[in-house]
Amino acid sequence: MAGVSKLFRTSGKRVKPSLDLPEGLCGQFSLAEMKIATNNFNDKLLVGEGDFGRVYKGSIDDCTRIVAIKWLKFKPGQGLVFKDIRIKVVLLCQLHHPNLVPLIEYCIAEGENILVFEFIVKGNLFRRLHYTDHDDHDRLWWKQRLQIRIGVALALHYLHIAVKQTIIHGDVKPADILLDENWEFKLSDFKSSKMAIFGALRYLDPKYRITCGLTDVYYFGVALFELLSARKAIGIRSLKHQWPLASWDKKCKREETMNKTIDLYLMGKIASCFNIYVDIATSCVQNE
Ligand SMILES: Nc1ncnc2c1ncn2[C@@H]1O[C@H](COP(=O)(O)OP(=O)(O)OP(=O)(O)O)[C@@H](O)[C@H]1O
Repeated sequence: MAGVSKLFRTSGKRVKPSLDLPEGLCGQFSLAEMKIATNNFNDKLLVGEGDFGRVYKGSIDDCTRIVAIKWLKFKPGQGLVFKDIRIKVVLLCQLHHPNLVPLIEYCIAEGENILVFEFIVKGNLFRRLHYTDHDDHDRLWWKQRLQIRIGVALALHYLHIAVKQTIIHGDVKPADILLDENWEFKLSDFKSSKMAIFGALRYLDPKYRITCGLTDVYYFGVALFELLSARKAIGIRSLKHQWPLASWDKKCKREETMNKTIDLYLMGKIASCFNIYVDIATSCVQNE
């Protein structure tokens, strides 16, 4: 397991905010503090890497708090502008929902953009579904999968409806679904509208190209199928036989062979809600 670096606020003084945010909305770390927290962005503390940067495990507040430090790195063409990161920080720090990973502070300094989130200890759902060994202890029971499904739906409902500005998460996929020590799930950081189009293409709603609108609903449906089948969204057989998981499951549904698609570990263990689950997942990936 990656070690944790320590961050001590020696002066006790807060850094002058570089974003023009409403008073008291969100605090800011200096780059020096971030370097201490991550032992100078040490690879040993690297937790994961996405299209938009790297996530490190660090420690703040005299080593009393472990955090996930997301060091944003943008490739040419991804075009993050200052306004984007400001919008993102403003939105993130106003979100309060048990199924969303909370932003703690940010750091924008010397050309670097860093977001500091609560650290979610049990890792992401993608890893849990596809890379666990065959130890039953690590497997997700059906009830846990139902809870995850409900949690994702509640988090999306909150983002879509319950906050002032509707927020499209833009990348609802198992790698963004994190599990905490109580097996509760939290949806990680959304992509801002500018970033959303760079979300994982295999989860991208085909309608997007036509309507230029992203729908989290389609992503949610694909994630539900992945949760049910423990198969990756794109088949892992030869290229010739690859097809999107959602279409494949739609085909199975049509042919009433859905039970052949489920994770072998769940065989004989699904006590309730199977039909409703499949109906919801299928509705989410409808073309109309
Ligand atoms: N708050 C967190 N706590 C613990 N681990 C996290 C946290 N946030 C992210 N991670 C881990 O870091 C990995 C990389 O996260 P990140 O959000 O940068 O990329 P991604 O969503 O996996 O990929 P992409 O951004 O390309 O869609 C995640 O898969 C997750 O395992």
